[in-house]
Amino acid sequence: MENLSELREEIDRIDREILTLLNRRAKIAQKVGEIKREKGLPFYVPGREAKILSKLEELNQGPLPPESIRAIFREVISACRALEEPTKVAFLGPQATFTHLAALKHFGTSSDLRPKDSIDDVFNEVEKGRVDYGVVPIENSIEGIVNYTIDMFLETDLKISGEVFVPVNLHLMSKEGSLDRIKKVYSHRHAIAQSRKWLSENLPYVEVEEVSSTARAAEIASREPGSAAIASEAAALLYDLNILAKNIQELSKNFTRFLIIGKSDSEFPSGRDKTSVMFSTRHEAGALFKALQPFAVYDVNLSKIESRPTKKKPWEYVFFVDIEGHRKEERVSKALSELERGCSFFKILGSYPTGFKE
Ligand SMILES: O=C(O)C(=O)C[C@]1(C(=O)O)C=C[C@@H](O)C=C1
Repeated sequence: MENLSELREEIDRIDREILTLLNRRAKIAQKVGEIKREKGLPFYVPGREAKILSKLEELNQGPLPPESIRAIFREVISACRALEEPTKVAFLGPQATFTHLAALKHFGTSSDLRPKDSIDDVFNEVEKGRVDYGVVPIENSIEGIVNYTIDMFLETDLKISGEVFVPVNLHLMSKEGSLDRIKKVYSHRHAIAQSRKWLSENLPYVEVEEVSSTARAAEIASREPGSAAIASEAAALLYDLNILAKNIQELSKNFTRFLIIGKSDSEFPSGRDKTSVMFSTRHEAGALFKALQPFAVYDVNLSKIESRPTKKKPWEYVFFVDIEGHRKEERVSKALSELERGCSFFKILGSYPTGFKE
């Protein structure tokens, strides 16, 4: 058997090699950054980043699992991008919300992440150019769509340049050391709904109060004796709370999907893309059926359809559709042109790399 100190020396040698290589990579990224600055090109290129990650995943022989490879290289790219120009990102705050986790997962820790009080504020910051991108929740696998976000696309011209899935693992946390000391529980409406069964079995007589976010609940629990919050592990760390019960949500596979919004979408296909569009049909029989027919004709898979009132005329709707593929792929572009011809209103919200569910 090999000896422990020899193995550690070997690790030290490898780390030095990795360090040299990382800095070589960073210097090249700086040169790329200079060219981009000269030509006025965007520093953040989501399609290129997604392609790098999927290529590495393909090459990976293990034992590191693909999700570790993605997490490591996301950070490497984030650090290189920050040397070119730190990416400014507004997210629905406060710190330690699931949206904050989504922003970190997508842009990495070397980005300039700024918490905002509302979804409205996030859209505003991006529109006014005070940040480069925004991160907002769009749907939860149990609770469904976030209407507020979807409606914002009716009011602004912002585009979607990415999506992120974050697993929602909810924990009960408190300054107290045991469940029998808990008199009140705080959390966000969705988190309470998802933990209802656990609460009725374990804390049936305890008062439950809704607050604006899971992170805000954790902040309250950090200063109110006898209280607890349902929130993420990141919130427990930030507010120094004890986790009294782990994974109290009803389904173990619960994800929230977030969108990355910006002034443009992800222009270059990554090979694993999605496109979001919104449209209204004319008021006639079979209009929606006819509108969607081009997707079947050109073999474009529709992954989601959602309808929302236009808020202009009662009973008039706008449809939000997600399809597989990039708008620059021929069959997608043909299907979209045909859809547009049959619509009274049509807008491409953007093409972007498909997010990973992990
Ligand atoms: O290829 C580029 O355009 C780069 O700027 C390099 C790099 C990277 O580190 O790989 C960094 C930022 C971009 O979003 C994409 C990739």
